[in-house]
Amino acid sequence: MSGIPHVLAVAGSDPSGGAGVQADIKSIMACGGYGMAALTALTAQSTQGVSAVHAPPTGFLRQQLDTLASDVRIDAVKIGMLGTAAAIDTVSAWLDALPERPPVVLDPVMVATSGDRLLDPEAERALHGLIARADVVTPNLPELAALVDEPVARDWGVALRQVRGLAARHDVLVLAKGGHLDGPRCPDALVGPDGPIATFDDERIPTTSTHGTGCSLSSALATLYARERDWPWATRLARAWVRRAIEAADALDVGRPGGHGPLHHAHALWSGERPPRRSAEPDAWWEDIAALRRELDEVWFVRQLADGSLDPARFAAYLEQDALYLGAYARLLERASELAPDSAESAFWAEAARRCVTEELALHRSYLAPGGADDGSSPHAAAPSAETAAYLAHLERAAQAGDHAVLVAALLPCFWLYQDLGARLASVSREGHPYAEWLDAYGDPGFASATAEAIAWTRRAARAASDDRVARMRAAFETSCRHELAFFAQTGATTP
Ligand SMILES: Nc1ncnc2c1ncn2[C@@H]1O[C@H](COP(=O)(O)OP(=O)(O)O)[C@@H](O)[C@H]1O
Ligand SMILES: Cc1ncc(COP(=O)(O)OP(=O)(O)O)c(N)n1
Repeated sequence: MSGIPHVLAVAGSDPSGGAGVQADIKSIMACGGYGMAALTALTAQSTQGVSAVHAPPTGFLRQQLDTLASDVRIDAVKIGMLGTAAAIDTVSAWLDALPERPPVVLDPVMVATSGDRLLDPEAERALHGLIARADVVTPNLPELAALVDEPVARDWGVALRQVRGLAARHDVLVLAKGGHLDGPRCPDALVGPDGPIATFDDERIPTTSTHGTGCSLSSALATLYARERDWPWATRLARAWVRRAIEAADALDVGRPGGHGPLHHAHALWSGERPPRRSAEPDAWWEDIAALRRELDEVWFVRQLADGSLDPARFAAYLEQDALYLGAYARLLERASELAPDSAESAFWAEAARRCVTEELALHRSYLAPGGADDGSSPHAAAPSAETAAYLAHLERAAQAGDHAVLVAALLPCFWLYQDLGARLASVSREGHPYAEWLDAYGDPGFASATAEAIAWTRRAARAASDDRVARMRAAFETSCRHELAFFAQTGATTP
């Protein structure tokens, strides 16, 4: 493959260019794909509404699809307006006949923003057969309600329940879209049979230029999935791109007042930006653990540490475990230093190991045994908890494998999560706070710059690594993040 995915839109025509295949082709191109289109229907349509629909014979639709597939590789399919049950069945049969089915995003178009019907009411049942052949379905709230045969959801909780029912019924991913909710927020969620796998929550953009948002989002999603091969990531990128296209819509002046104008599909292209891409490792891993980071903020221990109400005995228990952890962590940093590919990086990990013992362990000592010996030993002889032992075992395994890139990825969360959390905790530090010295240490600019350097070395390792090794780095990073969460949660497992 050339790197430019071939994306086919199977959809109707909107001569005003805001929705339908016109929006699909613009979106596919803007998101870095080569756009193709097989027409299911012609509409007479403007920003004010739809005045007529003409559906060509389904035999002709099938001929378009077969002719194309016999020549061109298809990397993803976006399906939009189908109009009739016969067109739905035609597309289903064509998908079944393909030797290998490409990823399919189905936008089950039923009614336009203007309120005009774009699918025969009796065809709604036939849609279920096509949904079962799709990878992701993107109904808006009225479409979702029709598909689950319930009233239109007016709050997000009801929408999520409906979406999960649809996902479970057909074993597909369903993108719940909040565009039709009232209120200042515009949430979306990618939901599978077991519940949400990615959630998004942004402010609603105050505009009437929302004609074709669903078409544009689903085409962007198909294109970005064909490139990134990851549904949550493709959804994140597609949503971000659509939002900016809505924000930029006022630069266009299409249609008379009172209608719904189009999005500005070329907003980024015309300012010279490249199509949306997933950020490079390890930044992408960091974005992937956003939910875990939010969970960390909610851990009972962290909240009480921040507000100063934490029982000193519990803090001491945490410090004992942390001291044990840091003693071992310092040795693993030394191992990273030995494995580093050059002297500059080697010096960084060696210095990090030294600081771990002389500064961080010394701070523990000052809390646990004020005035005690400063000989680098662990300040307390507690036994490691199950959580501490599990975390260290994971790091030891990474070190023993002798793969420098995987080891530094496993070591990184201890820098990054602490620095990130520490920056927030430092902002609540004040004179008289019982844990001020602790909070200040993790908000220390020196620790922030060491964290930035650890990220940079890991980034360099990831750039040089094969896909397989990057996957192992990512797994090591994520596992360490889960251990970090368990480590914090252990002291707060039972609330007083
Ligand atoms: N006013 C708005 N501000 C921000 N995002 C919006 C707005 N309207 C729609 N969206 C987003 O556009 C996408 C399409 O949503 P929606 O309008 O519900 O679908 P449809 O166009 O199929 O009716 C979703 O990601 C939704 O969150
Ligand atoms: C030809 C055609 N296809 C689909 C739609 C509906 O577009 P959608 O993106 O769902 O956006 P709204 O128009 O509902 O905002 C259409 N109008 N025409």
